[in-house]
Amino acid sequence: MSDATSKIFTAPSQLATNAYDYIIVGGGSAGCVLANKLSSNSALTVLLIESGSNNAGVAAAQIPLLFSQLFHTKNDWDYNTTPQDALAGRSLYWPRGKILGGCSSMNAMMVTEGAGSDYDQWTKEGVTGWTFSDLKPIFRLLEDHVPRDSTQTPHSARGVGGPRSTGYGNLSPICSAYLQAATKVGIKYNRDVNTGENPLGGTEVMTFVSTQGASKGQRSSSATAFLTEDVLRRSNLTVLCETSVLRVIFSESEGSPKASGVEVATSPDSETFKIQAKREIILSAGAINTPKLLLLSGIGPEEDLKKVGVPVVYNSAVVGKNLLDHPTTGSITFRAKPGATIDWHLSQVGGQEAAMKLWMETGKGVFSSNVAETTAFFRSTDVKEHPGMAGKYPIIPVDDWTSGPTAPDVEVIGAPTGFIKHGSVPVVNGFTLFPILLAPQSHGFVQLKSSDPWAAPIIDPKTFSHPNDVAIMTRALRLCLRIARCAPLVDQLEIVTDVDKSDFLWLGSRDPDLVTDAELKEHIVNNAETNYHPAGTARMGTPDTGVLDSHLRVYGVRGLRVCDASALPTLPAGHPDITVCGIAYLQAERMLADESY
Ligand SMILES: Cc1cc2nc3c(=O)[nH]c(=O)nc-3n(C[C@H](O)[C@H](O)[C@H](O)COP(=O)(O)OP(=O)(O)OC[C@H]3O[C@@H](n4cnc5c(N)ncnc54)[C@H](O)[C@@H]3O)c2cc1C
Repeated sequence: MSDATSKIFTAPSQLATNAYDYIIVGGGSAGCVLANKLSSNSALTVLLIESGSNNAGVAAAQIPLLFSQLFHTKNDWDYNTTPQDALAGRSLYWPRGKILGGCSSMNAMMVTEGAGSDYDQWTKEGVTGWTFSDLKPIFRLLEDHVPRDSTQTPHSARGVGGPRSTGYGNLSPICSAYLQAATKVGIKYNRDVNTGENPLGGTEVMTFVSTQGASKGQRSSSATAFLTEDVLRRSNLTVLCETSVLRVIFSESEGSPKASGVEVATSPDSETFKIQAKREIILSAGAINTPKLLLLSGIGPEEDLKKVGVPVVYNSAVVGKNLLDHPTTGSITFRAKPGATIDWHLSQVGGQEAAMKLWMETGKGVFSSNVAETTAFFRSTDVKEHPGMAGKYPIIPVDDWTSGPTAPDVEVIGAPTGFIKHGSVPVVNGFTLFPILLAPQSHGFVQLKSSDPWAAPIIDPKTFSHPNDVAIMTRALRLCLRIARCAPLVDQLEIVTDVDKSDFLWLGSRDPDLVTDAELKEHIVNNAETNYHPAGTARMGTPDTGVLDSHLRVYGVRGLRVCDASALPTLPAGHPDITVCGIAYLQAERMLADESY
């Protein structure tokens, strides 16, 4: 263990003091950024508390291809939703990172900023200071970009020298074939969807995978980027892992209640400790655990708090409401021709060993794959020319809920492997199309089940409960079936025709002209899952609509902020890691520049 990582403590009894200027709760995407930035001022003492373990040495958090091996392990909160009415009563598995780096240590490493209008629309809701022009320069500061080659965006248009590596990892030929096939149904190729101006089109996925230096081929998470050895050596920064914050403590004083400390413990049976915050507490525990902590601390809808016997500190009607997510319809799986996919290569004798050797020596090859190697962003309203059965199934009408004319409402990942039920179903030689809804109207909630801080909360996302969400994805599914029948992708697939509905190849086997809308909807009901982007549960807004003001301060109390995916009023049309990190970075800059901010 190096000097720096030995500074990561694993029990509150090991701490030298029990008072810090800032206490950050949760060392995930946002928490690691905040810890880095705030402790860059040596006059401030900062404590970062994380429930999970140190990320160092966790292979599945390091090797891109293996991210789903973290699911259902001790590094996963392993949440489940309530039975979903619109999905035949199925409960959905919701993985969440419980490890330094949080979800950025377990995610699929896709870098997508969404459309500029996704951020700009927040101003209409009374949220100021978070437009795309505020955040775009921060996104560039965060990244250290390495283009794949001269056909990719030049260095100058992206960020260079920032803490988080962005670049292009493994690209399987079958995924390139997918992007070419997508152009045949009108989805243009876009070499860089991360400019804010034009996020539409098919593209090789930019990833948070390092492509140079000693860490080449490895995941670049918020922990590896922001809690480097140099940062961990700072005497004013303390990182406490394997310790959970149970609630925020408020002091009785004049005016509104003041958040003065946190109660922590390492397990349900262990002793509890109180740690004092001299300035502020910042909750960065993620979109499920942040509202849970607010509720456990007495901030939330009065009626809900009373039901579970939590004394009310501030009656805030919106805490835990507005649970947003980007759901997927579930995979469309195809059988590929031998040799075309990652799982075929790994299934060959000696295949795994050879691939691992390549990855260790060069950082390249299939172990550097983030699975989601290519993707296509489009607007369902642009899909006008593909009715089913020569017009018998006309294009379903949909409402446009996007933030503006360049914002997509659908994304379809093309992956060179099977990815069924979160990667838990073994597939040999599978190719996956993975459709994701980016502008969902179905909103749910997070609520306490009991006042026990160790109990999982109630998570009810109401996935696909809004008919427009189903209509958009029914269109998207038919389009996916068409793409799969276009060259050159179709040449790499073995499309079967006679499989049973219970077979995972069934939907892919259906002819886009003959499959009925009812069958497409049935696929959604039986296969929809989360695409892992919960947000909005402690959203910024006005005192009526939000939990937080535009400075991320919790309404009704003092000394308490929230900075993580919960704070987003709506989800940008992409994958939220970079957005969350950008918000944390800018928030910390503002706090460092102005003490009264
Ligand atoms: C499987 C998966 C794939 C994804 N793929 C992508 C992708 O490819 N690209 C992308 O941009 N986004 C992706 N996401 C989403 C993205 O990673 C998250 O939106 C983002 O990381 C959320 O950041 P956060 O800071 O809000 O929360 P998190 O990163 O979840 O951090 C919260 C941290 O708080 C800790 N914590 C919680 N409760 C407590 C407590 N009581 N006390 C102490 N610590 C606590 C947690 O253990 C965790 O470390 C994915 C997510 C998952 C799960």
